[in-house]
Amino acid sequence: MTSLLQTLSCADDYDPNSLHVDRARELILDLLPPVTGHERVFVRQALDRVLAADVISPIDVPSHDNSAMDGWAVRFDDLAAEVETRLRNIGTAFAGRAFDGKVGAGETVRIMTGAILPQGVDCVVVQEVVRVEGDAVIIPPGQRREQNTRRAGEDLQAGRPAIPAGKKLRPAEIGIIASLGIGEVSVRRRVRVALFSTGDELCSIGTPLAPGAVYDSNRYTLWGMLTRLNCEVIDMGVVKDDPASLEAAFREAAGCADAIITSGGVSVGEADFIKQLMTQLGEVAFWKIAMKPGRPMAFGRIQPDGPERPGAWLFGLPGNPVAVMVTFYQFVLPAIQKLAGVDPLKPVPAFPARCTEEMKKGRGRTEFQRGILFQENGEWCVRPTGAQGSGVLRSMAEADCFIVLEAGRDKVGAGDTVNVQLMNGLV
Ligand SMILES: Nc1nc2c(c(=O)[nH]1)N[C@H]1C(S)=C(S)[C@@H](COP(=O)(O)OP(=O)(O)OC[C@H]3O[C@@H](n4cnc5c(N)ncnc54)[C@H](O)[C@@H]3O)O[C@H]1N2
Ligand code: MOO
Repeated sequence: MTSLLQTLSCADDYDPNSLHVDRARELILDLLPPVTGHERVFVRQALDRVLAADVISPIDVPSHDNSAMDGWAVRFDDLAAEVETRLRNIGTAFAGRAFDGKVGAGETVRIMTGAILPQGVDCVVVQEVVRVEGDAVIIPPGQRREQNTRRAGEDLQAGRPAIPAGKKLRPAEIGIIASLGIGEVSVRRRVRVALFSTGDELCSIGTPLAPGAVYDSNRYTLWGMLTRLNCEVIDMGVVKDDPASLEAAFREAAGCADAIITSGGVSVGEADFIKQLMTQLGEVAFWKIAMKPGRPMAFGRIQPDGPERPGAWLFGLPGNPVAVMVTFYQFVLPAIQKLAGVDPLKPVPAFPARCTEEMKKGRGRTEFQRGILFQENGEWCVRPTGAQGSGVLRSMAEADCFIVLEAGRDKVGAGDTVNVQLMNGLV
C-alpha cells in the first residue's frame, strides 16, 4: 500500500521545506475522500447540510401557465399593430381561482399575478397602460406575444434534477425543495472533528492567570469556525505537554473523529513532543509552508492501530492565534468541505482593491495581512488593521478581509492594487 508520504513526495513541486499555499491545498484536497453515510432529514434541518442524492422534481414549476403581472389577459392576434384595440371584459382570473371560460375573439379577462392563463390567451398587458371605459378595455399598440406570461415548467421540469448531489443547501435550495412539495431529503452525515489545544502555559476560563500563562483562545476560534461549517465538534479541552497525555488524546480523537485539529507544538521548541508523537501514531508530512502567518503546519493521518484501521486526518496547526485562523481558512476549511462531500469545490474568490497604506512583504512567501475594506469615490479600497503580529488576534477581529500578498510580489506602495479575500466568503 502506498503511504501518504510516498504519495506526497512523488507529487510535482513537493518541497517539504517550502511548499506554496496553493500547492499544499491541492495536495491535501487530492488525498481526502468525502465521508460516507447518509441520513434523511426534514427540509428545515437540511440547511447547511450537503445533499447526498440529486433532488428530482416530482412536478413542473410553475405547474401551470400563469400571469407575471396584474393586468389584462388577451389574444395577441386580436391586437392591432399600430393603433389602439378595444376589447370586451368578460370576467376575472385570480391566483388560485381560475377563470373557467374561454377567451374568444375580441374578448379579454382581468387577470392577477400568478393566476392561470385562461384558454386562448397568449399575452398579458399590464394594467398601468390600459384604459377601461365601462365594459370596454382599450389596449395600446406595441404589445408582444407571450409578454408577461410564465410557462409551466419554465423553472423546473418534472422528472429532471432540481438540485444536484454535492450541493451545500442554502436558503435558496431549501426554498426550491419546499416549492416541490418535498418534506425530507437525503444528506451526507456531518464531518466529525475532534480538537484540542496543547501547551503547559494554557489556562482555561474561570482559572486565575498565573505568571507566564495565557488563556486558551484557539479552541474557541476553532470551535466557532467549525460550528459555522456545521461540523460535529468534539472539544477535548487543553492537553498538557507530556507524551502520555498527548498520546491518550490522539488515540481517543482518532477513534471517534474524521479529522483531528490541534494547535501548538509544531514548531521547533524543546517542549514540542507533539511532532514526535504524531509520527509515532501515524504518518505525518511536516510542512513548512511558504506563508506568513502559519509557516509550521503538520498534515497527515493518525492511525494508532496501524494503517489498516481507519484513524483520522490530522491538522496540526501552529499555536499563534492568528496563524491558527489563517491556516484554518486556507487549508482546513476546503479540506472539511471536501470531507463533507461539497461538489464542485470552488476556490475562495479574491478581488482587487486599492491599498491605501504601504506594507512590507517578505520575498517568496504568501502573506495574509488583515484588512478593512471601504469605498472612496466609488472605488473599493483596503487598509491593514494596524499591528500584524501572529499573536495579535485583535487584527482578525477588526478585519473584514485578508489582503493576500502573493509569493512573487514585493512590498506594497500606498495606492497599489492588491487582492483581497472577504472573510464572510470564508466562515
Ligand atoms: N526558532 C523558531 N521559532 C519559531 C518558529 C521557527 O520556525 N523557528 N516558528 C514560529 C512560528 S511562525 C510560529 S506560528 C510558532 C508556532 O509554534 P508552535 O506551533 O510550536 O506553538 P507554541 O510554541 O505552542 O505557541 C506559539 C504561541 O502561541 C500561543 N498559543 C499556543 N496555543 C494557544 C492557545 N490555545 N490559545 C492562545 N494562545 C496560544 C503560545 O502561548 C505562544 O505564544 O513558533 C514560532 N517560533
Ligand atoms: O505561523 Mo507563525 O504565525 O508565522 O508566527
